[in-house]
Amino acid sequence: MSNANAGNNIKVVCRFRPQNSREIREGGVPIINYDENGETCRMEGKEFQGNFTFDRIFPPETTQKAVFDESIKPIVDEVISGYNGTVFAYGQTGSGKTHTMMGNMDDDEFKGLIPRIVEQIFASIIASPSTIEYTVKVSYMEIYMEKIRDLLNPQNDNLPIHEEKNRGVYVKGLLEVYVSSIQEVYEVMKRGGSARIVAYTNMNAESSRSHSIFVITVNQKNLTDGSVKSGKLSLVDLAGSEKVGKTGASGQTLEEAKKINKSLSALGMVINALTDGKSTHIPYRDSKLTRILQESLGGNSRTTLIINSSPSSFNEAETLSTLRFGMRAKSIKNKAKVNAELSPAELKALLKKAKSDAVSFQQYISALEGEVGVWRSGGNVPKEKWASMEKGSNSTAPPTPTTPTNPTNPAIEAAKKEIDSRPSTPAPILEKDEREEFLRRENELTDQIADKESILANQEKLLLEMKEELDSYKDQEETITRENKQMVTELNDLKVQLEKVTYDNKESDITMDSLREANVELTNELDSLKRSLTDLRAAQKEGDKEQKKQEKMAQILAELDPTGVISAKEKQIRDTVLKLESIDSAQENVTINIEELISVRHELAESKALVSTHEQTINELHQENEHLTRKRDELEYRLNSLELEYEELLDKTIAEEEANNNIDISETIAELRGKLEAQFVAKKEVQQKEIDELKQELEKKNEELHKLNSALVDLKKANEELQIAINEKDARSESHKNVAEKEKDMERIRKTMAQQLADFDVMKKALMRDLQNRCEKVVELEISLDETREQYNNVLRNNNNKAQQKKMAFLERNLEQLTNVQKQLVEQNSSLKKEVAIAERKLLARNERIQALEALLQDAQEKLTTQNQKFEAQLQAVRERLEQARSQKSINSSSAGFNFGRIAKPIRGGSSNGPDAGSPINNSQIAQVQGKNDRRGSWLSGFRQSQ
Ligand SMILES: Nc1ncnc2c1ncn2[C@@H]1O[C@H](COP(=O)(O)OP(=O)(O)OP(=O)(O)O)[C@@H](O)[C@H]1O
Repeated sequence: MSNANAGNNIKVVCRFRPQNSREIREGGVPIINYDENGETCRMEGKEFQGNFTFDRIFPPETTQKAVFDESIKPIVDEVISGYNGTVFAYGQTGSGKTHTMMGNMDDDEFKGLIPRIVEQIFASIIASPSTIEYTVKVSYMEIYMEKIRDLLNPQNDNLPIHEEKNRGVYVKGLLEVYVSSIQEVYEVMKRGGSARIVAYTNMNAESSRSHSIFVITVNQKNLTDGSVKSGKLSLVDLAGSEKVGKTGASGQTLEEAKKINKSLSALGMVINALTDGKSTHIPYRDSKLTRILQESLGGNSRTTLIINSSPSSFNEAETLSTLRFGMRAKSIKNKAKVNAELSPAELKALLKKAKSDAVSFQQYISALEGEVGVWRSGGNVPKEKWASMEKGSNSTAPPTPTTPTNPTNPAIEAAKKEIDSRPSTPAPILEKDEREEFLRRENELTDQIADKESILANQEKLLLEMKEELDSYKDQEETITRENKQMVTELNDLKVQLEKVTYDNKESDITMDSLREANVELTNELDSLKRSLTDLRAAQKEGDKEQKKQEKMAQILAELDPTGVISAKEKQIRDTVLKLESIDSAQENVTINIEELISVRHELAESKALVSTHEQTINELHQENEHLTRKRDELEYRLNSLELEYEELLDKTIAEEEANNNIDISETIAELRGKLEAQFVAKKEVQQKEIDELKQELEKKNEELHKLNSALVDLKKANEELQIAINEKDARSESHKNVAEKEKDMERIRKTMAQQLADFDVMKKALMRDLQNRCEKVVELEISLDETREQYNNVLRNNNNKAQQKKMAFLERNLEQLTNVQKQLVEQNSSLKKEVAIAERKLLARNERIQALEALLQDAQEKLTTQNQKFEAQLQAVRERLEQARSQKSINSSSAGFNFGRIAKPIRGGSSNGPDAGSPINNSQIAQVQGKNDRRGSWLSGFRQSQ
């Protein structure tokens, strides 16, 4: 292997993007001024003002093509020439790293550096002579949370870093895909890009949370001399170097940010150590990023660092730190060399040279040994005779010992250079074998660490899964317990409710019984009251009636015979009859004057006429009585109808009152009162009329009676006169001649008189009876009239006494309500009984459900325990299987995902044999790349618009 070492600084270019909408919104203004030379810019910030000089500065309006042409294009040629190359993009989040590196692959104008590099590589291959055969392979990885993840085989998410003497630092197990066309590379890039981890931050909606490294390795073989060269280009898109606060990162993103910052600060430390000129230790191993980029930083690589910045005052601090980082990196010196294997001719020449070198070394060694022998034997060798390489084998004198730190032998020099060409692991100076051994051991240990880390990650994952499962079980258990508790509570509630219902039921029973009793008592009381009322009324009526009747009778009788004329007359007549009888008994001593007899007869006739007149009067009275009876009947009938009307009216009023509780009672009362008063006045008028008529009749009767009385007085007078005449007749009786005849006549008269008297007596008795009856009837009529009046008064009173009426109505309503309450209670009781039955049934059902649930719970718990045990037992087996499956899957998927990638596809230089022979790489070809990469396209268009 030949080395073509050349010390060269890292090339640092700086690209500013335009201000984005957020910066404009926040009032940011551009604070960068660009020098015309394209290498210097001046920052006019609040905190800092000063110049920065880089290899190239790209202002915001610079196109993707310009950035490529002026900064990266040369590196591609170098890679084709067999150099290692690295392109970094560094900057705060949202500063345009991904835009610069990847851009929009499907857009000719906006595609980034990587697509252009790929095109350039293939273009260079096509342009090279056909004697050179190329193989191109690509790999794509990301470092996320200090773990290397293969983006082309994302299951491999913790790959170890190895270091070997010949290969240098590399990622073990990273999938390398052979590609033979731009399309294939694009496909790989898209595939890998879609697997990248991005997240939303305040600064960038699709912020790359990882450092991504896309590696293109170009191997070439010169078919004429058999020499081989290989160039490797690493394209690194770093994660944002921002302040956590500004990005708004939190949680997982915050943890990420810390780790990203760790890698970036390690990168800073490495750059510091490489550039301060004093550090003997370069801390490559402090992070995976610096370890992988070991050869790009101070090693065998042509390195270009693109620092992306914002020109806005809003991001002044970040821009300043980015620019300072770039300035420091600028002074790093790399020692790039061509990775070439010599052709056989070159090797033969080298062998020849090595052989001659070996001879001269042999001679030198023997000269040195001779000199050592002299020194050891206590001799002294003069300085001019000391053995040296220049003297070579010609020198006979013992060679002069040389210091190991200053070797002059070119072979040793070459060997040392080879080792030094790579940035060595910081360690005490070791023997070559020891170093190799250590590297080997380190690699083994790294593998083990990676394995352990993977196992740990798997275990953590499993643990997490198990925790989740456990949590879900716990949740289930909690839910079941909660349900159980709820059910128990419900059950208790139901029990309480049941007890309450039972208690209420009992209480209602008791209340019902008491109400029933009260009802019965009230009914009895009401009955007794009614009875007593009726009794009282009857008693009062009867008593009043009797009393009134008697009084009235006495009055009437007194009115009929106020002076006792009739009785006196009767008595007189009786006396006369008795006298006549006594005269009869005295027989012969009595002589009756005929004239006197005639007058007596005349008087008798008169008496008869009087009697007949009385009879007539009595008949008239009878008729009148009948008339009165009829009237009374009529009155009774009207009274009854009035009562009925009143009752109806009362009922109606109560009903109305009940129905319209809201109607003003006073109005109803007034209305009712008005009606009743009108009715009463009408009836009273009728009654009054009738009473007046009756009074008139009574007056008439009184007049008639008066007449009768006067007639009786006349009769009395006549009787007196008769008495006088009889007395006179007694005095003259002795002088009468025909006593016998007289006696006979007298006897006849006496008999007739007695007969007439008896008749009169009977008639009188009958008349008296009749009169008494009539009087009784009149009295009764009067009483009934009074009663009617009283009833009217009562009606009036009742009407007036609304309170009493209301009370009655209230009592009736109460009674009704009580009956209703009783009914309701009965209904309630029955419904309660039904509810109790339902509740009991529900309770039973719930009990059953609870029991079933408890059984289920127990089952579940038992199952959980057995499952846990089983799970523990199966865990190991599952892990093993998982591992197996993963490795199998990774093999399958890598072969399935990139069926074109596992086999090397040699590409010949020249247009006839190239990967896209006859189809130079052009835009239309690129446009054929499957699938549109719209990543950030929308932002981009918005961005362009905002510009
Ligand atoms: N020079 C530019 N011209 C036009 N648009 C740009 C430029 N640089 C960046 N952008 C736009 O700014 C947005 C953010 O850019 P980008 O994603 O490249 O930032 P980033 O540095 O990769 O961020 P992160 O570190 O979060 O991944 C993108 O939408 C991109 O299109």
